Amino acid sequence: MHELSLLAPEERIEALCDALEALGALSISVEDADAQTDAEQALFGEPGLPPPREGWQRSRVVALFTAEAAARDASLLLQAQDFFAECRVLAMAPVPDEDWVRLTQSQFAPVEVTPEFWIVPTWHELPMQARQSIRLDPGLAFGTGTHPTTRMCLRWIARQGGTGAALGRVLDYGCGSGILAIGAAKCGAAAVDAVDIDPAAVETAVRNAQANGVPIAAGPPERADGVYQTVLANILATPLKVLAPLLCAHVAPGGHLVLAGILERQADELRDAYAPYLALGVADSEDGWILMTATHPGGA
Ligand SMILES: C[S@@+](CC[C@H](N)C(=O)[O-])C[C@H]1O[C@@H](n2cnc3c(N)ncnc32)[C@H](O)[C@@H]1O
Repeated sequence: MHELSLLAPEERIEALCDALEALGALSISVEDADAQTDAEQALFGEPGLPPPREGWQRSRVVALFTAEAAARDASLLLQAQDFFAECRVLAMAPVPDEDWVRLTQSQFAPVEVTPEFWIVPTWHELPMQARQSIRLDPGLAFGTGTHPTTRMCLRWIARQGGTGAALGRVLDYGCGSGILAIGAAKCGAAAVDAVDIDPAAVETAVRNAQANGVPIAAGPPERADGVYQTVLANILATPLKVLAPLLCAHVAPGGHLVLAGILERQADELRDAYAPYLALGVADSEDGWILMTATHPGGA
């Protein structure tokens, strides 16, 4: 493998990436050329929404080619194009052969939810103190337990399950890998429905549930049916606001709504969006993310 690194202004990134793809690049990444310096620029966007910008004012574009000759040809061809005028070749270098599977695996260690409840990749031994665990391999679907939003939901599930207060029938709305659904099933849920708009996530959730030996019923969002004692949704603030009436309608009298994917500064807008249905409060926080929960006022 050979890597070609280029410097490009924001307005040239799209043309450059299109050209690199046409020239056979296996992968292309765009980074802030000023990362880790005083000139570094923050660029935030929510998944599902168009990116706020194509890239940074000074972007480093790195393309991977199968061989040195392909990288060199691409470099020469690009330099002959008009749009390349404000761009520059930074470097061309071989990429050392690595055991990528091992390297990827080494980045995923067991994750502690509570001292007794762990998420453990299948290639790892269970930690001695783990009395309860979710065995999970990182796949394409979100939800390996390494993100604070997932961990906060699992902590809530473990706490709720541990108090003897029944999780009851559970809905995991936006299940990703199925990690919350599996956690709920392991913490005593009576039955678990897991839904996601992404069919690949649904497939992954089914596989992960089987691997953990717990029954969950997974499918598209229309599969959510009736009311649940516990409704979990770790998505993001914008879709959570849109989903407010739908999610609240699924909460049984006396039941719980648990929302994650919300930044601290978004607490008020979420509270306002849910106020017509349920009163949300902040129940947990980690690394700038918050967990918001509400209890349905009905029931015993
Ligand atoms: C941040 S991931 C959470 C995954 C997992 N539940 C967890 O806690 O780690 C959000 C998931 O919600 C799904 N999603 C996003 N918008 C949705 C919607 N409107 N309805 C259902 N699922 C949605 C995404 O496909 C994604 O798998």
